Amino acid sequence: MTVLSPAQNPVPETDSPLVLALPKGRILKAAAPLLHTAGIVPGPDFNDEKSRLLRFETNDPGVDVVRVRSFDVATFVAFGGAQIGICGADVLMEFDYPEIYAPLDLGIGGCRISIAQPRDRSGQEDNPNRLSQVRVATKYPSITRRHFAARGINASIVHLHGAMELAPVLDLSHLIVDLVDTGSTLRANGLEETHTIAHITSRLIVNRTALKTQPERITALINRFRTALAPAQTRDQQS
Ligand SMILES: Nc1ncnc2c1ncn2[C@@H]1O[C@H](COP(=O)(O)OP(=O)(O)OP(=O)(O)O)[C@@H](O)[C@H]1O
Ligand SMILES: O=P(O)(O)OC[C@H]1O[C@H](OP(=O)(O)OP(=O)(O)O)[C@H](O)[C@@H]1O
Repeated sequence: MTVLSPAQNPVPETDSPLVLALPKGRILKAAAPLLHTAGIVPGPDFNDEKSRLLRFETNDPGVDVVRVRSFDVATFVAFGGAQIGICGADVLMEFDYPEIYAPLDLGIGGCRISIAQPRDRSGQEDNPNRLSQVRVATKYPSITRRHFAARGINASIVHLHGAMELAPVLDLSHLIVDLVDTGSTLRANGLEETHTIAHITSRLIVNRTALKTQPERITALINRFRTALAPAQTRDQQS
């Protein structure tokens, strides 16, 4: 199997609408007011849950939106299929695509990526903090490997796509690396957070090649988001 890298993909056309990749799920809900303030209004099908369409025109003939899985936003932008997107910093850290430039922190989707372990392990002999080799369940294999390798620990990864909190309870792993916000999912499943790897928010991201080939159009779109953010950031600074 050949896995293509973004650098092998053709340079995008310059006369077609820009494609903005939006993640399904919680970030899309949080981003909706921002999109509205930035003057991007997708067509009526966008909010129709029964619609099978994935690409939508907007009120701006120069911008279409596509709705993809949150993990795939970075890949669509890195390959240049979408020139701009909205994506969690967790996803950017995981893929670490050199083709992506992230000019704006949108201040939404706040959470942290953390290590957690069963609450009752801290005083035990199999306390994962004392092991030189740990098994870690996560949907972030690269972040996890990098984190432990930097500390001289060889982490074996159990790659899951959800319900990570079950893994230590059912003996798939010693630890998990996952997103934590309120901590209620950890608590409900008998786990405790032992280390924060990074604080996460969502970012506006752009394809670097597209920014070079279409600087006016892309910079104008980035500036619409920057302006849309300005009142919220001014409010935050005043409170
Ligand atoms: N509990 C949370 N609180 C705040 N932000 C979160 C939380 N969980 C995830 N996020 C942010 O939202 C992004 C998308 O998470 P979400 O749970 O909507 O999708 P997902 O379950 O990862 O995606 P998919 O359904 O495609 O697998 C994450 O990449 C992260 O940046
Ligand atoms: O600290 P909390 O506020 O409890 O939030 C953390 C939970 O949120 C995310 O899961 P999500 O709800 O997205 O479900 P999924 O990833 O398992 O689909 C994350 O994977 C945690 O399970």
